[in-house]
Amino acid sequence: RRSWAEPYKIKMVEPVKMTTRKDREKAISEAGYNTFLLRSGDVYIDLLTDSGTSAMSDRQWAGMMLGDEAYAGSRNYYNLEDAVRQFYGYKYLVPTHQGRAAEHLISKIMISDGDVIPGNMYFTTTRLHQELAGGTFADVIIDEAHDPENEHPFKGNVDLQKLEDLIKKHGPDRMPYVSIATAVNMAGGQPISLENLQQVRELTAEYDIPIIHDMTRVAENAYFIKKKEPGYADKSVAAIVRQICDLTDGATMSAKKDALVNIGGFLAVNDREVFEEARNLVVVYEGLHTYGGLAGRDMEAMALGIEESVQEDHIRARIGQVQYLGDKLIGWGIPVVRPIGSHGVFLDARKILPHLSQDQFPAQTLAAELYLDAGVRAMERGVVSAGRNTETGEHNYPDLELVRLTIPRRVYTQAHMDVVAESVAEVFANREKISGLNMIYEPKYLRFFQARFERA
Ligand SMILES: CC1=C(O)/C(=C\N=C(/Cc2ccccc2)C(=O)O)C(COP(=O)(O)O)=CN1
Repeated sequence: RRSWAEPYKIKMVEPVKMTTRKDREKAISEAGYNTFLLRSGDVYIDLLTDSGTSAMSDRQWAGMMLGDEAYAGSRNYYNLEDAVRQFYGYKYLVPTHQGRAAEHLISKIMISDGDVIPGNMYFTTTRLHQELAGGTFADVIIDEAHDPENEHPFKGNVDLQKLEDLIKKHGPDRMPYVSIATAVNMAGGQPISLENLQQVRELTAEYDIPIIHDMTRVAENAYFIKKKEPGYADKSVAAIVRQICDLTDGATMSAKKDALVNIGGFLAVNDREVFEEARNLVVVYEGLHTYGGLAGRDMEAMALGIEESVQEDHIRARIGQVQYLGDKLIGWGIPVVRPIGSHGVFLDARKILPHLSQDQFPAQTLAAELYLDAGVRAMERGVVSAGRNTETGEHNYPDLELVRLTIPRRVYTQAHMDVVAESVAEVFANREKISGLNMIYEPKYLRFFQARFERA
């Protein structure tokens, strides 16, 4: 098998600083051992998130010069509407500044006090907006998704029995929609199969319950279907993306991921009434309905990013780079979530630091130690991210206590991946010496963004 390289060449570079261990000790303690509070200038390889951090193409940058900054009716809005209709098939578009804004609108419109919203594992902003609208999230993902070592190829699948039991327990009237995420982020970027999505569609259709699709990483999910689901090897990623979307009634999108922009998102629905209410609400919270908090140039870049996101060479290289890092760590016996997911490699902090209880924040600790070793920034995806139970006030203790090495699209080279792998291996070799953290500041909402810690 011959080697292959990225399907692009670099036209512009952004120099990054190599820091010293001493610099990093100072930086991480000033950041309260929270990688979100580090300055990017103190980070060498930034794997905090794939959100908004991807490199745009020359066509997208050219598109930025075509921004029609009219207040109303911008050309770029109509180009974006065309792209959403062509590639995703949804009828009506409401642009928003990013994904959580779309989650805010759809939750406000479709959720009433006491409703239950089933979904394939929680996502932090999605669940919060469901709760703020008076709803309660209910996890219906298959049990395998909560086991980091289980090699189920489609861990994003819905457990149809769990879903049906919930429908029977609460009744369809208390279920405004089922929330289906493609390439489930908190499970480790794990795809849902088309077969399972079709079964979810059949079940919900019996009770006339709509499906709202969190399509933030839909192209990556489509790639896994093409590679792993029988019968799709000869289908294009673009065709599989359409097939996924056509099984749902609407979608929230953070275009900052798959759609390759630094800011942008949208709500797209097929129901005229939901659209009219969203179009009305968007002017209250985001901006006029033809820009939704974005500049015209951002919408142009998003329309072009949507088109690029489903190109075979691009998505193969993108997933290939994540697999490359994952395979390297697996080869060195480092515990990671398997199968390797779509947008990053998830370190199993519970297995790497078994001597730390979740009350000592193992994932938070591991992310800080990784930064200290060589300036690689990762994200905590464990008990800190899981937040507190709204009833008991106790920590939610998730089975998955992970550190996410999230790979931005078209930014880093294979050499960067090698440096990251060696840094993880170095921390892993010294894991017994790692002690835990105490949380010394805890904000009310989405605490992981701003919480501060000190060494226990
Ligand atoms: C599946 C999915 C996402 O992954 C997503 C954002 N992800 C992010 C950004 C983030 C958000 C919250 C906590 C930590 C990091 C990621 O680092 O993974 C959003 C919100 O989109 P938004 O950030 O544009 O508002 C909706 N759905």
